[in-house]
Amino acid sequence: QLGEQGGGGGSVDFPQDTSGSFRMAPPLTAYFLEDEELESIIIENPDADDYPEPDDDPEEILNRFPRAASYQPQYSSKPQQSYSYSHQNYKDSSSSHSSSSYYNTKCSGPEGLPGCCKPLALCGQYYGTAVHYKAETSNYYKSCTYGYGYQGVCCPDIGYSGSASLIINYDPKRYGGYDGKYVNIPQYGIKQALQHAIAYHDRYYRHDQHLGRDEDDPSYWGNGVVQDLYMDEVKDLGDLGAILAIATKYASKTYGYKPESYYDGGLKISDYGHYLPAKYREICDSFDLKCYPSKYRTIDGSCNNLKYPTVGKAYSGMGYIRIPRYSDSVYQPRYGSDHKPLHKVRPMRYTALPDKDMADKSVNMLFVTYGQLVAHDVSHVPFYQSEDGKFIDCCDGYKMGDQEVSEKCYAIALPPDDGFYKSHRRESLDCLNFARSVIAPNYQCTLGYTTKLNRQTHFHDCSIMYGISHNETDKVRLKKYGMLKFSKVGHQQFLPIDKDAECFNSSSDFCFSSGDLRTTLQPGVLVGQTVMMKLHNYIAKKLYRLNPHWNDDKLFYEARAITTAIFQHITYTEYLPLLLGWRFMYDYGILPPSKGYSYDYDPEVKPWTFHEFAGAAFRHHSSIYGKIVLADEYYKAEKSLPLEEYYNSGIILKNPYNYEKIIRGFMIVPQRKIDKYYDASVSDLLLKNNRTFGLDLPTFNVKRGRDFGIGSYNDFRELCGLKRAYSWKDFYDVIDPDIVAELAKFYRYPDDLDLYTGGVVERHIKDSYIGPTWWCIVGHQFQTWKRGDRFFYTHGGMPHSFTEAQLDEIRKMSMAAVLCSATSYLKTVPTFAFRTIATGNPLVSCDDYNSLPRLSLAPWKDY
Ligand code: HEM
Ligand SMILES: [Ca+2]
Repeated sequence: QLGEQGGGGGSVDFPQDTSGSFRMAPPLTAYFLEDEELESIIIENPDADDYPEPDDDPEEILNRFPRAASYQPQYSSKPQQSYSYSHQNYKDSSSSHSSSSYYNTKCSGPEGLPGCCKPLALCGQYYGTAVHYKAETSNYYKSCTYGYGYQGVCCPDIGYSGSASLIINYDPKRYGGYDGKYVNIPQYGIKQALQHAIAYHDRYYRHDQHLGRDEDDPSYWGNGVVQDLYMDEVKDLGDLGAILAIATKYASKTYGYKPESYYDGGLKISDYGHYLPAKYREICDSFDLKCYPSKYRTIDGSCNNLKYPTVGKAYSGMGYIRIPRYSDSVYQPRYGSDHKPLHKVRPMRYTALPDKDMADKSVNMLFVTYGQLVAHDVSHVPFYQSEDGKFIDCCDGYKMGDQEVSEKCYAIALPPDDGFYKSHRRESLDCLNFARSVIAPNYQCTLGYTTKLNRQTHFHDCSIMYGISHNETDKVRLKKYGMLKFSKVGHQQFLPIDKDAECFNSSSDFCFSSGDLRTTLQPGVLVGQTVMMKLHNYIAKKLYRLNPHWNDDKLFYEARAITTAIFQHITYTEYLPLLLGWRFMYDYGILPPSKGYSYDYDPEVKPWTFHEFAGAAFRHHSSIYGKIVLADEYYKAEKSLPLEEYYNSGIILKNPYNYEKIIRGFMIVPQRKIDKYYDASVSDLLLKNNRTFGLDLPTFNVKRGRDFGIGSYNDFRELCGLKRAYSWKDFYDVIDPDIVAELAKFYRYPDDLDLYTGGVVERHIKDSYIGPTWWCIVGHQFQTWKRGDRFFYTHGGMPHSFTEAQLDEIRKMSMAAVLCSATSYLKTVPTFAFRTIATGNPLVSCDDYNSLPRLSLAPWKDY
């Protein structure tokens, strides 16, 4: 039993309250919210007018702070906010101990691991992980002293600077009948294939299905609501992708060309470009990028890998871990092993993957939300829309069992007895709209199986904050002091208020924008994006004070590099050790070194996002809890709001104090277990807002996996070291028999089981929150991004590498430290912000710079 009592009271020294504006939090009596408590908090649908705060009219706020244009930063020597610690004082003291020797006292850690003495907060990769998260772990800490006699813990040195083998070693010749032989197609054959493709595409692919249907009808708005945009870049790329797909099909029928051979590089189209209309030819030509040496990442992610400069770029195709399983080898959704369409998803979702919550008490909703931000940073796959930029209507004229009404469609059939939609007076509803994802020309513009377009930069580079093109970056930058734009809501600095931003809930004009189009998808993302922007500005301001002679560009790009490094550091030393377990990360060289550099950059590793990751293994939607809990400064829950009312809206921040309240709420609400149970807010009520029902995300996930053509669960079991299953019983090794029995009702063959469906029901790996197959794919993906991202923060020996002193400062940051730096009213945080509060995870004061260090920028001073 993870005791009722815990709290940091005993182990943390709370500083005395001096400002008078805040009382310090007393020791906690409970450190996470039990289910009953959660349910008992009044669920209020807040009427914003109830809030006593002065700025309650958005119109007024908009007028007063138009896009932050009137803002003038003040750099007085006084701390900016009277209730917060003086950064000036800290800067002085920290620069004196910024040398790496500060944490250099050697000690012998638990399990006989050698280590160095550090504050607990800097040892998340070890003490923050599941192994040590028990109430009694406080006794487990080996205390020691560091610096000028401060008490710390012996933090084992488990980082890794060498290079281990990749988790998945895939040899296509062993699978899928691919023999690696090329088939030569004569010149006129290519001409024929392309001409056929262009004609076919004009006739069928561009068929416009938008018939102006009722926007409130789920058979129309469907998944399209998620992204009400279809910029020209996507349209032309998507058309070219489709044309190349059709040409590939033609060439394989006529000349025996093997679409699979694209895995080793394919038939280059740019050599035959004169058969293509000019605009497509130009796209292919633009793939021959010229790269220039630079200290910083490019904004659009190009030229990260100098040998394959388009890999990982925004608007480029993703990679496949394994050759895809399109039913036609090129682009049609996966079929069953009997070459017939797979079973309908919605009936299975409703019985095999029902809504029911199970708490996973040691990690919290901040952990879940952080995962979503990482997901957004590395993937955003647009769906096809109609020529006039509206959702295509895949349900119009759709009959169960019939062909899709358009090649862009992959409609979701509703069974006649659907437990949810039929009970909501939608008897006639038999179809949910679902459009296919946009095909990208692959990174070499060749024939071959299709890859799907990712409009984000594939790297973990904070592109959701900075945008993916110079145009977008210009929009988010303040163009002063290297800072990003912000607006003021009450005393808070939030993201720019932007009426034109992607807020789909038209009743809400309280809308924010950032470098990503999904900023307001749900309040967690909005708050997370705000934290990121504020951290950037915190860094930029400090840099400016240190180097006032730097111009805005220099300040911006340096602050961007530092901020990105901090988030990579948090992902690899706090988030992933929890998600995956540190031991396995260590074995595969995914844990970055805790001192010095890593030297495992490998230009042969293509650092792209994999379809299998974005389309299945990282869709941790089962971990979502469907209430947004607001917690006061004592971490006491005040109220809880239904998530389904807050999609695509920024209204929750109309009361500016909700910013900290949401963050605190996230930290006390446990994540839901990643299993077959979902919260109704994402299964039947996704994007509901003021309608009476919503959409079904788990069903989207299964459909999306088939749309991506990703291999089946069985394929990845095999690649991940489990045995390929030949009978349903063979799944018992990692899936409970009763679940296997349920799944067997819906799939004709074990081989057909979707990667999403199989992965989500696996028993979890020890010390991890996911099962072995997803573990392997997620691990492989993050390994790829460490090994293959030339700008990964710990990589040494390159012209852009941080100095060792700079790296040591970046390593002082933790999620808890970021939260303290990016909020105004957060007085205390749990040491490990992704875990619920416990004796082993005490609250620390944001003012306590020894227990919760923050980076000093002294090593960036330009003398
Ligand atoms: C309330 C929270 C969330 C909502 C409402 C949400 C909603 C969605 C939606 C609507 C999609 C597009 C589905 C499709 O048609 O393919 C999506 C995709 C995705 N989600 Fe979530 N999600 C949430 C949380 C998360 C979390 C916690 C994670 C991971 C830890 C995650 C990972 C992903 C990934 C990897 C994709 C694919 C992105 C792409 O390739 O475009 N999501 N999500
Ligand atoms: Ca990115």
